[in-house]
Amino acid sequence: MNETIITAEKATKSYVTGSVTTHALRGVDLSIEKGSFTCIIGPSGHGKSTLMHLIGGLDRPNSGTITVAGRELSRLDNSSLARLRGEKIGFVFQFFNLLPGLTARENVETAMMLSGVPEKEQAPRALDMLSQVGLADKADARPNQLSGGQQQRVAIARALANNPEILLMDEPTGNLDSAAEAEVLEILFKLHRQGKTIIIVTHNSDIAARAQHIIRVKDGRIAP
Ligand SMILES: Nc1ncnc2c1ncn2[C@@H]1O[C@H](COP(=O)(O)OP(=O)(O)OP(=O)(O)O)[C@@H](O)[C@H]1O
Repeated sequence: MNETIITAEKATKSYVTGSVTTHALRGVDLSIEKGSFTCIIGPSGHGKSTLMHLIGGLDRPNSGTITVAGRELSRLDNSSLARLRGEKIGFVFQFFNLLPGLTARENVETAMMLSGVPEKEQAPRALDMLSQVGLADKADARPNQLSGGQQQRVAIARALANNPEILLMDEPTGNLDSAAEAEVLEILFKLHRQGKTIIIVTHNSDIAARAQHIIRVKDGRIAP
């Protein structure tokens, strides 16, 4: 039997804005196998990003439980949760979120600083990560000197910096043209072959068609 790396049980999340309460997740149960390639799909505004934030420990549910790598997140205080995130999960977002004043290598190093990698190991490791995404020759370029696809590959290198088991991505190709998207996808499939657990929130049906598992979110619930 395959090992489960993430579970959600009866997870709910509501947002209160003024007098309006939005029930973004209304009771979600799921499990994701270690080493699997999963897409989370569904209509806009139905709770996909909220689900990603909960299973990534970026936000907490109002009720229910989330377990990541054997740790139930509600039992962790904020600093333990941040440590678990830093060790186990690499995040990639639609808009890259690179620091504009830093080079590609320095952007990758920022993730290592937070997790206490010794300073002299940071640069060689960042270069290794950049070469894994085919950007060894762009280590000294700043984000505005890189194409969108290259910027996203730097963001993937940064997400890999602490060798996480899980890569959690929100529309990682949503801002890319089809050639850049294909390059990023090849990297993600390579990482999957290397054993990473890949979870992608996407509207892109081509990506979903290539996933091993699909989680469909509708009206704050998992659709059958
Ligand atoms: N921080 C927030 N404060 C208030 N409401 C929020 C917040 N984040 C999300 N919502 C609401 O929760 C619901 C679910 O949003 P969510 O971002 O999870 O949807 P989504 O499926 O990821 O949408 P999209 O595909 O458009 O990104 C929406 O009605 C949204 O407006």
